[in-house]
Amino acid sequence: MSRLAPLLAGLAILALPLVPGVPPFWFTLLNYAGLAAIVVVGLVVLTGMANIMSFGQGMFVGIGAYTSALLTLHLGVSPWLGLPAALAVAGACAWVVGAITLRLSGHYLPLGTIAWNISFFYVLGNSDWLGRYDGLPGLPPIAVFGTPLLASEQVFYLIWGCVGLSVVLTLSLMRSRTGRAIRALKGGRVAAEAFGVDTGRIKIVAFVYAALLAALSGWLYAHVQRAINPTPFSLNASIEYLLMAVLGGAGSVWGGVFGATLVTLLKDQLQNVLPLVLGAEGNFEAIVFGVLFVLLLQRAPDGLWPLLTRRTGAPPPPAPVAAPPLPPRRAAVSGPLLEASGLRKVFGGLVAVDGIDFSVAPGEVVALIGPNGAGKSTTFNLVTGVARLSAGTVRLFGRDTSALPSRAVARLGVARTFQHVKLVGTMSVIENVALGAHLRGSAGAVRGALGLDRAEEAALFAEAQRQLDRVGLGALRDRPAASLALGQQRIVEIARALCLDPALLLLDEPAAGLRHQEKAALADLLNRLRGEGLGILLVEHDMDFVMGLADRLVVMNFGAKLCEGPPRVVRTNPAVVEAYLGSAA
Ligand SMILES: Nc1ncnc2c1ncn2[C@@H]1O[C@H](COP(=O)(O)OP(=O)(O)OP(=O)(O)O)[C@@H](O)[C@H]1O
Repeated sequence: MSRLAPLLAGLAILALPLVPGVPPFWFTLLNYAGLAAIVVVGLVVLTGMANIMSFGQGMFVGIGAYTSALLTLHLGVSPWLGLPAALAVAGACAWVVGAITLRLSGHYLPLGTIAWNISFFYVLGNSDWLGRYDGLPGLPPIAVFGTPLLASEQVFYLIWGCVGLSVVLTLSLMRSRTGRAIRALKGGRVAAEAFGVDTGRIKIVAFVYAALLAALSGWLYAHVQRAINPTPFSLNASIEYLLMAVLGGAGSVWGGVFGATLVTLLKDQLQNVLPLVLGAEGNFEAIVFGVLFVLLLQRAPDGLWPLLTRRTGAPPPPAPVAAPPLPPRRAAVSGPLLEASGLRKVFGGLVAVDGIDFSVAPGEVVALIGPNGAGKSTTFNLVTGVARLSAGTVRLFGRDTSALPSRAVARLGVARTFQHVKLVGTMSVIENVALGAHLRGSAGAVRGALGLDRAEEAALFAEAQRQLDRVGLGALRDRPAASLALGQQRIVEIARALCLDPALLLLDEPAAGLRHQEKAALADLLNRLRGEGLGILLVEHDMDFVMGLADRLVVMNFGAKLCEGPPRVVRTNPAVVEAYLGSAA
């Protein structure tokens, strides 16, 4: 399906009122679909992009609806003034709820959102000032140029205009620096933090954004229905929003709109048809949806939209454009880049790293080698702030960084790759690389959503392209990262690390999975980087690669340092030959 398809579908919907004889009920139904679509677009950001499963969107719809309802009823203000209030209250509540709940992980996070939604429902139902379960009737309609929008056909354009606005803002946000940081959460917290993303904060940004869209839908609902009660904001409604997102395709904004429309229309049709087929009244559509959901999860876990359009749903990366180079981050460093002294890490009863000392100077390649389980990757994690030290000190660029989190270490000019590649498979290669330049940009969510970040984005992507070309993978820029061979993914990680403009580069098994020529090209690149004054610390099992490249080797065994020295000395050390090289040969 072409990229024009969503546009054509949108135009078809907008042209509907011009078709004579369309029953008003169809507008009512499409209005409900549009109201749901706005919420689901936010849920796509939260669930599909940020990997945060929320069963609580109904609550934010309700907060938007009740805020505007109370203001318009009690203060007599226009619904248009109710809108900013609804957004402000929902945004503030989402910030507080998010700050508390997003600390939870695994199953506890969705359970937390369920708890919030249930509590909210009972607060609404038991509060006199909120009308208890009867709710608040008599809300004023939204008026445009003095004309109140009362009929379904009249609010149709307003609702679908808001759907369009939500889609445009969300696509723009997802393409931006903040959007990349949100989508990077899918690759795991550790990789995102390693490039300076404050993952705790970015999760809250995604949570608040989804809540704002939910509140917009709630505001529209309140003044279109002109009466509200707790039922449309219950846990059931939240589950239905999630069903719409998953059914349409939680990884795609258009999938969310499609899912919301499909479920709303299907639900209505099933409510008509099922009693005729089964000969009884009842909530049978819930059973049909349950079965459909299970089948879908088995057959099309990414939802129907990618199945229909053969697209991943991720926004395409921008086309290459010329942009001035980013200013360098690196200041000239004298003295050692890294000084590790007495590093120790204990996991329960296991001493993984036991009193290791070493250093890396500018323009030096130091290799950590040793048998499997010797503690090399753990040492990397200690140096980069991913793991907390049990004892010892890490000094980077002369500063004690032992207690710094990894995003602060990245900010100092330390970039790394991972033993187990941590790219976002659904993101294009160039977007993954551009994440490495996160700290070299400054645009936030608002600038991103409004598209006011284009010049900065062009510069970040030009830098990402430069680094991709440097490692020889420039031609693969638009491919989804997951479609690359593992060896190529490792090289993409190096390009991402170089995008940070580091002074110290840590490479965890960079040559694993590379062919002979690719290893030679990698060695050539690392030699050039050394020539530029970069310090490189690498963990590698390929001894030919290491011996030909490293200035100094640090050999580890059972967490402790076995010996240290230039390759020719280490190679002939009897203890090293016995513990590692002998068996590796
Ligand atoms: N998070 C953790 N919890 C418990 N034990 C851990 C953890 N991480 C590493 N270990 C243990 O610490 C020891 C050192 O592991 P590490 O991954 O650092 O070794 P390595 O030298 O990098 O090995 P390899 O070459 O196989 O990657 C191993 O025994 C490992 O099982």
